[in-house]
Amino acid sequence: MKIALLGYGKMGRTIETFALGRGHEIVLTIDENNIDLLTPENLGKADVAIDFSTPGSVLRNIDTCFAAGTPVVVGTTGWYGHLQEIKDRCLESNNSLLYGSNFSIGVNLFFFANRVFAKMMNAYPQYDVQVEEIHHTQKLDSPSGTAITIAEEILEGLERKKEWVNNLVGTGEEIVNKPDQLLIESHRIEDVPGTHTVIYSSEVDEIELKHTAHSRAGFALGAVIAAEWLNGKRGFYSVQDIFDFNI
Ligand SMILES: NC(=O)C1=CN([C@@H]2O[C@H](COP(=O)(O)OP(=O)(O)OC[C@H]3O[C@@H](n4cnc5c(N)ncnc54)[C@H](OP(=O)(O)O)[C@@H]3O)[C@@H](O)[C@H]2O)C=CC1
Ligand SMILES: O=C(O)C1=N[C@H](C(=O)O)C[C@H](O)C1
Repeated sequence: MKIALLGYGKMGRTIETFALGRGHEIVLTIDENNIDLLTPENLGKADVAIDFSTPGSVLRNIDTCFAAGTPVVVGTTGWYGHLQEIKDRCLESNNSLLYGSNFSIGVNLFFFANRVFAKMMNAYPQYDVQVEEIHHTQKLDSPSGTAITIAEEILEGLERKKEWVNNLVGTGEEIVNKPDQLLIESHRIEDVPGTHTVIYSSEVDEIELKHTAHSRAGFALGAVIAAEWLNGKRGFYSVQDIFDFNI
């Protein structure tokens, strides 16, 4: 497969290594310094584009992929307020896009367990629940996209929580959440690739579901697998369409 990498930072470079290792070719790499190369004509040379760029650039990158008719895998987070609008445009123009807040198999297994747990916990009102995420200090968005997915799936399953709220710890602007609000606590610590925890606590005990990424390898391999899956398909997909964990 011929791949265009939109965003050539920590993730773009790791994805390149995995893509080459699986026999693919990188035909275009875009970062802030060569943005003039991001044209429909150049993108048309790729079978698929993979975007791990920034919340401020991802929408324009998606538009250019749509103009080129090039399927795009979007790993960038921090743009989900525009999800419905992008989905509509993708389907109207007969394009293809697959997005995911987290492409690692481990986190997708974690998502499944989180959905099951949230529903189970309707019967146990003595437990309160909280989400915690820890990432490196260069991260531009908070809460993390993964934490948003986790929180929204808890809201879908657990009737006593109505909306999520976020505290970026250390800003001095932390709020105290109401009982029907699901708190996502964000921490920024040097060099942490990504740790997510769901904590159910009662007066007598605590249950934690926790995923710790040891490196970016799982995200990068998952993104290449997603690009292989999307190649040749039309439509709007999420990473959860790739994994089938039904039990
Ligand atoms: N879904 C998932 O599994 C994962 C998602 N992510 C998400 O991926 C994104 C990237 O993360 P990461 O690689 O760590 O970030 P980096 O900051 O390391 O890399 C971002 C890259 O985007 C480039 N960039 C800036 N503006 C543009 C533009 N207009 N067009 C194309 N590229 C641009 C930067 O260029 P320059 O260096 O020149 O500034 C840089 O190369 C984040 O949103 C992060 O949350 C991260 C890990 C896993
Ligand atoms: O910015 C990161 O690094 C990561 N971002 C994603 C997110 O926002 O959830 C995924 C992963 O946790 C790493």
